[in-house]
Amino acid sequence: MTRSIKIFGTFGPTLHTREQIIDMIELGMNGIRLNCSHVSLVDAKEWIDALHEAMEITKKHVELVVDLKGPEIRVLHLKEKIRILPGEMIKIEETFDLPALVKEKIDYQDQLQVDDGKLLFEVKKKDEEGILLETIRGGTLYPHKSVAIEGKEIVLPPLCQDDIETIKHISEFGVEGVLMPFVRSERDLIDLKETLDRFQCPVKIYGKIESRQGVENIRSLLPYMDEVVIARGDLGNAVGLCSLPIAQHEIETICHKTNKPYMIVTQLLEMVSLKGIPSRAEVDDIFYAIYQGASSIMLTGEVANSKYAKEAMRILCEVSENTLQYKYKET
Ligand SMILES: Nc1ncnc2c1ncn2[C@@H]1O[C@H](COP(=O)(O)OP(=O)(O)O)[C@@H](O)[C@H]1O
Ligand SMILES: C=C(OP(=O)(O)O)C(=O)O
Repeated sequence: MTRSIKIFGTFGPTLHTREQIIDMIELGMNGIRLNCSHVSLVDAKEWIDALHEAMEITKKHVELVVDLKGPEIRVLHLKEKIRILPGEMIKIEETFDLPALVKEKIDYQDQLQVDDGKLLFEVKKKDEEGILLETIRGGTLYPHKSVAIEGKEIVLPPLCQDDIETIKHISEFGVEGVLMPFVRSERDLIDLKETLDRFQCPVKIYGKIESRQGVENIRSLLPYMDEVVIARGDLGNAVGLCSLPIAQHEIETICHKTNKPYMIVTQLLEMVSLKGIPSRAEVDDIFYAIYQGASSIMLTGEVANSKYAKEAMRILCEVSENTLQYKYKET
């Protein structure tokens, strides 16, 4: 049993300056993720320099991890956020675009989940003129958001060309871990390991479990990863929100039995982003995550893009500390 927990933040518009990073380190953040779906490692050089300066000033170490693009499917050709209202009709390639394979696979009446299902569209027409969607659940759509077709699996190679570029620069930027998105089979992780070895990058491998296949194959995947990431955003899309707690519990149980470290991520403190205070359910979620044995926990949008970024980290660190003190006083 570990008596400490790794607390990760995510780089983004509200977490990248030296001062912002120092604030987070002082609150207790000891890991940070760069999501390469939004920015390349090379383009994030200033942010990473700021991280190294912050470590130097605070004399504290922060583990830098990169989250690869992997086979994840995202919204294309959207430069700025847009507001989409329920009932609004959207023509693909006009308002935004989708990867070719998604356009090929999507059919009449399919449900298209965007941004982990925050926005939902139904296909009303697909013909030689294009694809027409009706907005079922509207909201603000930001660039590069995740896309999934309910009930359909779209198979892409595990690493894209941008991922190879990222891996080439890992050593030069002091990256210590790589998050592999949408791990489905051992082959995905073997490919990643071979690529890391080819560029002599002895980094930790974090496998993100965020598909049905990932959950089904979890036992055979474990030997190929150092830590499991229970990526509840996309996993919630894949298994359905009402089954997400069961999927999380299944993964946790296997990790406990095999002594495999695991991280819990996504919407830990979503209400803090919206209102500045957490819900009771959120602080409970963090307590149980840590009490039951998560080795790491990660904030995403709550710190990457929120006016309450510091508050979110403060709450996460305080609940974590309280939980660890309680847990080890008991034993
Ligand atoms: N490098 C970045 N540049 C701009 N915005 C970012 C960056 N990284 C993250 N964000 C923003 O922070 C939020 C949460 O980050 P993350 O969880 O990594 O993304 P996502 O939910 O799209 O997978 C998103 O709103 C995203 O737009
Ligand atoms: C952390 C997750 O991945 P991403 O930020 O790439 O959507 C997730 O799906 O929970």
